[in-house]
Amino acid sequence: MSDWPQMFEAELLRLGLQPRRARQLAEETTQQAAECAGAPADVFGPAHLYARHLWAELNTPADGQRLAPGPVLLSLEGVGKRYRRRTVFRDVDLRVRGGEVAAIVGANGCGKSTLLRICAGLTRPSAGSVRRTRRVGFVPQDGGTAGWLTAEEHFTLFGAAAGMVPGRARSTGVHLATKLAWRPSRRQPAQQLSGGTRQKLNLVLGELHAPDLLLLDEPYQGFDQGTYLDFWQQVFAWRDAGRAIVVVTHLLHDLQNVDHVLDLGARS
Ligand SMILES: Nc1ncnc2c1ncn2[C@@H]1O[C@H](COP(=O)(O)OP(=O)(O)OP(=O)(O)O)[C@@H](O)[C@H]1O
Repeated sequence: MSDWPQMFEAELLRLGLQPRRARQLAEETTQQAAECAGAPADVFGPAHLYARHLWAELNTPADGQRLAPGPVLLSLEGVGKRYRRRTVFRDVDLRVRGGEVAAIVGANGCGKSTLLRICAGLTRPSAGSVRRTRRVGFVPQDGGTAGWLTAEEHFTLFGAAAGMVPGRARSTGVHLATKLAWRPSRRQPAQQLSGGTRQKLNLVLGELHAPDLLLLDEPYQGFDQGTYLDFWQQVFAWRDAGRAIVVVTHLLHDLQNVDHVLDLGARS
């Protein structure tokens, strides 16, 4: 029997967690690994790193205790986009601070995805200026995954691009997946995942390197109702941890708790 749970618990104690809570987390984590049919070290990576990851998460503010907004992490001023002679939108201003959520809404074709790609630095604006923090996570509407790679291989590959060692990338990926009620299989390639689960993989990849600014393009397509609610809980947890989030959506009932609503359709 591996001493992973003991090392995990010892690291949590060393970080200052209450003994009972540390024991409980060690048991829960061992149970989660068993449900993924793997040893904890394979599923979550090195015990001390995973303990630190959980510790950081436990120390983010609880629901309902919103921090004052932080620094501006995304700023658009007078942004416009034309394709040849066709103006898609013009004069868009948006400022999003750490601890805030913005929604971009509007009818099909009004330019929501184009604007989000401009926010990410993937498409050039025709006019205006964009300033953003360096640590950006972008979750596209579709695509973004390689069909023949498993979820864990995606975690390792995307993690490596962000300078993460493989064990850390895998443990972070598996941990983020469990928050979306998904236990990644170790053998199933992405092309065999359902559409909703592939979208969860996309979301986890966007968050893997702990970006300050998350840009999400209708990321919940194919989610069932429970997962949809988990997704919004996750958005508000990111917000409460001081991140800035921009979500493209066409579902107006998403909007009651967001800080900024940019209606591109109303502008054209
Ligand atoms: N690379 C491109 N070249 C030319 N036109 C483009 C290009 N990309 C997008 N467009 C056009 O820009 C407009 C806005 O597209 P975009 O995908 O941003 O809209 P959207 O609001 O996200 O749409 P949807 O709600 O359907 O996802 C559309 O008319 C689209 O055809």
